[in-house]
Amino acid sequence: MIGAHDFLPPELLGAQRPCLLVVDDEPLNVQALYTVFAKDCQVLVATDGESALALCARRQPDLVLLDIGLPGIDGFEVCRRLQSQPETRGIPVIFVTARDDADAETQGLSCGAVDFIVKPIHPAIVRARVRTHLTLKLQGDLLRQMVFVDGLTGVHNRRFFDERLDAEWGRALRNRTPLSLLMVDIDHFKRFNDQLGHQSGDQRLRQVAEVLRRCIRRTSDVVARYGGEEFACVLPDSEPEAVMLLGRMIVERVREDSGHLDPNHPSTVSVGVACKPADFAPRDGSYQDLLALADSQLYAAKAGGRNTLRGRVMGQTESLPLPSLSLAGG
Ligand SMILES: Nc1nc2c(ncn2[C@@H]2O[C@H](COP(=O)(O)OP(=O)(O)OP(=O)(O)O)[C@@H](O)[C@H]2O)c(=O)[nH]1
Repeated sequence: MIGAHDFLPPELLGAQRPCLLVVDDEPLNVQALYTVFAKDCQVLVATDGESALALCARRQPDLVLLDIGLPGIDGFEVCRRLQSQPETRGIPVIFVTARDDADAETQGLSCGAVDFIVKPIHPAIVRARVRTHLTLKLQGDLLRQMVFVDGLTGVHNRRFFDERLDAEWGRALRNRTPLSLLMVDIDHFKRFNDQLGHQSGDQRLRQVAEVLRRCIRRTSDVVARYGGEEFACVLPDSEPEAVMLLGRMIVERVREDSGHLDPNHPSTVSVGVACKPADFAPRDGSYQDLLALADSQLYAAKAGGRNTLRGRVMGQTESLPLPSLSLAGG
């Protein structure tokens, strides 16, 4: 018997088996593909194009085996729509179809499919082709992980943050929506490291990252390690009052959680908040100005005694009011 590790290189396999989506309205075809892959992959099934799209958006399979003739929208259209959405664009599609003409194959490949298989299927050939494309997909995922994720804390890294801030700034100007930044810096971290050692310092960095991940949960938000003991968060579509509340919650939660984990050595953070208002004109500043404002607010929080936050809106001189503890859930 061939095991999952014989199907794909073990270094590409995470805790879960790769996920395949089979899209076909003919139960016998679904059964045939299910039998080929059930042992090595988690196999999802959709019998029409609309539910295939919904499943892809929700479950993000690693590969789609897609019939062309389907009830409702056809396979070509499904493939096109998958390609048009950023969150599903990276899912490879293989057409598995009874159409064996060059036109269909040309159309399928030009819609963005990575391969084209004609039914009736030959199990060993389908397995080999799926293995090739799953390997490429999982290698790509791993590479993205290495390029954009901070190895110590598991949140995004500075490179990812810079790219997303640039993109979100452009989007917020075009759509005339607010955009906010949070800079979060652990207080007296040098002292913590000196007293308890670098390994404890690393552990504390992971704990703070975890608090940020739990507090900042919208899919459009970005939590990143900006440098040493400093984190930065991009919050699209967020009003200043809500971001100040979030900042306050982070200050409280870090102190409480770190105190729980090590009552003798709780940590605190200082937070700088900067907001671009919805009606901000492009000529009035850049995302570098937003970053500089968040940084200056972080500096003000440090100067104000640490374990606190400061915030300002671009183009305004007065500071944002500090939200009360009860509102922040502390
Ligand atoms: N353990 C650990 N420490 C780090 C890491 N990156 C940076 N640091 C430490 O973080 C400390 C930052 O010190 P400072 O910049 O002086 O700031 P601070 O002591 O936190 O003081 P304030 O920010 O003013 O409250 C330094 O001792 C760095 O060595 C890391 O990846 N792991």
